[in-house]
Amino acid sequence: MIDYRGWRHTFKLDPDKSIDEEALEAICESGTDGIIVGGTYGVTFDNTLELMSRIRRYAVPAVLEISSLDAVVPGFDSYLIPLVINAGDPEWIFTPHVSGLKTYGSYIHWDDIITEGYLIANPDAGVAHLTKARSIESTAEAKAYAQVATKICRLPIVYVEYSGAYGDTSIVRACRAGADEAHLFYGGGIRTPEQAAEMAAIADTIVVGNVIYEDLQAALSTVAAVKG
Ligand SMILES: CC(C)=CCC/C(C)=C/CC/C(C)=C/CC/C(C)=C/CC/C(C)=C/CC/C(C)=C/CC/C(C)=C/COP(=O)(O)OP(=O)(O)O
Ligand SMILES: O=P(O)(O)OC[C@@H](O)CO
Ligand SMILES: [Mg+2]
Repeated sequence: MIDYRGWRHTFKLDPDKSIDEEALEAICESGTDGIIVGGTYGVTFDNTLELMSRIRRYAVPAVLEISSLDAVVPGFDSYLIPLVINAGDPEWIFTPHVSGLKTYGSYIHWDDIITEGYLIANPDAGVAHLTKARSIESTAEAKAYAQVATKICRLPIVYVEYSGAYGDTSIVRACRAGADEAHLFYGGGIRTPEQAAEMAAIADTIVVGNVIYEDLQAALSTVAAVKG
């Protein structure tokens, strides 16, 4: 298993989006700690395999965040399995996981599996619509959700997901408090070194996604802000 606990910065690459070779090299050689491959929609076996094969030319660790059972591709260093702790649609809580275990049960190397307690905090994100995520009404509620993940479900990671929007630092701080010793990922809307540094001061690991496809130089500038 990769040791994500030492990760401070990651890039998330979406198999459903195109990235040219030069940009991919810049991302993989940027000094980031790891690449997460994942997305909410349009993730297929073929586009995931293609992206993984291209990332594999570089030494950077690569993990697959599984969002579709049709796109489980062998060859990643580890597999992140999200459990959406504020899913409003019960079908998203365990149904895909049961299907996954029925389909892949005997092929699973459990040492390569990392579970994430996913707290979806941006109601406008695609994943919020998909899972009918319950809105987070207060910092006390955010902290309680993080505690559900870590103290009740004993998950090793809390992932505060603001995908597409920069988060509310008071909510992220409340999750930090609730997560206690568990590892805290923050992702969403990071576009500047200042934002990267601000969220990295609260979370253990920050995740930078969409800006890669909109402003590559801005994306790259987030690495030094966290690791420089
Ligand atoms: C042969 C081999 C390699 C075997 C491996 C075995 C293995 C690992 C098997 C898996 C077993 C298993 C338990 C599988 C469960 C799979 C599954 C489908 C779980 C459901 C996960 C889930 C709740 C998904 C919902 C969506 C979600 C949380 C996605 C996370 C990623 C995310 C939010 C990305 C951001 O998306 P993006 O597209 O960037 O969004 P924006 O539009 O906002 O930018
Ligand atoms: O794409 P952005 O908004 O940077 O969010 C990163 C990541 O948390 C998405 O799952
Ligand atoms: Mg995205």
